[in-house]
Amino acid sequence: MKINVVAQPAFHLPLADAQAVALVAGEALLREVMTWPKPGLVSHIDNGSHTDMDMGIFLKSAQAITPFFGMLFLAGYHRAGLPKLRSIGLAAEQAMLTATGGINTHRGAIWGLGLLSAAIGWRTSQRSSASSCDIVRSVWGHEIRATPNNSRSHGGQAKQRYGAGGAREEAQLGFPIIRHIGLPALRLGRIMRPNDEGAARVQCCMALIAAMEDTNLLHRGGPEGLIFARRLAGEFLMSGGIAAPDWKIRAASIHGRFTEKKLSPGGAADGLALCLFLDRERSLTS
Ligand SMILES: CC(C)(COP(=O)(O)OP(=O)(O)OC[C@H]1O[C@@H](n2cnc3c(N)ncnc32)[C@H](O)[C@@H]1O)[C@@H](O)C(=O)NCCC(=O)NCCS
Ligand SMILES: Nc1ncnc2c1ncn2[C@@H]1O[C@H](COP(=O)(O)OP(=O)(O)OP(=O)(O)O)[C@@H](O)[C@H]1O
Repeated sequence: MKINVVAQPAFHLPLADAQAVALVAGEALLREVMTWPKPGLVSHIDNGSHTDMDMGIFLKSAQAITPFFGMLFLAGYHRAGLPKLRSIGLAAEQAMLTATGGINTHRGAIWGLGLLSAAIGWRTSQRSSASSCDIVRSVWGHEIRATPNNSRSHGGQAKQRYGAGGAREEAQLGFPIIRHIGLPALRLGRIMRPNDEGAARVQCCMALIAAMEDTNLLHRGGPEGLIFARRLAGEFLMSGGIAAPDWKIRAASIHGRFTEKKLSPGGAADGLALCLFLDRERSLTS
């Protein structure tokens, strides 16, 4: 049988856009880990509260998962439902675990950056002007809400024990803390210290810690750990944040206090990467 190729519907693959989104997501992950001092978190300077990971592992992990953000963009472009996004997200998690020898470096980041990449794909094909955060809420929010809680994950256990919404709730609501707290803090930080992008990223990270119900903090330190972390980050911001002349000494001291207590605000670290991604999203597609 002869196929009339011209009569076949074209299957459009916007590969250049997918590549651009993947690169911006990958860069956001690199900038996040290259930020110091982030309380209790891994960076190029030290490993904070972590004994099982260092920056080298984060770099390997970021490299392994970056292509998946392009795939998620394409899935969103073709209006995939959550089950399809989930299968790509789980494949990305598997690539992360292979690259790190089984260590969870970027599960939360795959989730947040993955949904936002899919949303930018959806926006491109639908010629929508909505923000990627609103698209995640309106297109996949119901499906996210209907997904059963994972009682084996640390976040799932924090939800069961303390009722914390965690990464899933943040996504289903359209990332309110990222949009309304993290991103403005990053941009204010740039005004406070125009020549110090690293300082602006610390300001953003502290604002996220002060505002979030971070399930990593709940898992490692219980409600006391979460309250302690939010208080210290809040005090840092209330006494001038990075505008204060001694901001770096104070942030490093907070980093030390988190490390002594083995607290790690992984949700805020992921949130910083999401803010860095959203900060550049308008340069991608609209
Ligand atoms: C929803 C996810 C993050 C699992 O969440 P859960 O709370 O059950 O597990 P876990 O403790 O392993 O991971 C939570 C991650 O979220 C981050 N986090 C913690 N608290 C918060 C918060 N308040 N807000 C945002 N992120 C947070 C942490 O860094 C942590 O890494 C996700 O891994 C998942 O379900 N993946 C399945 C694949 C999928 O559906 N993908 C879809 C598109 S990529
Ligand atoms: N720079 C960073 N330093 C530490 N954690 C980070 C960083 N960036 C992101 N994270 C997030 O923190 C999570 C890892 O934190 P943690 O090791 O506490 O989680 P866990 O694997 O659930 O638990 P545990 O190691 O306590 O058994 C990762 O899922 C990742 O999303």
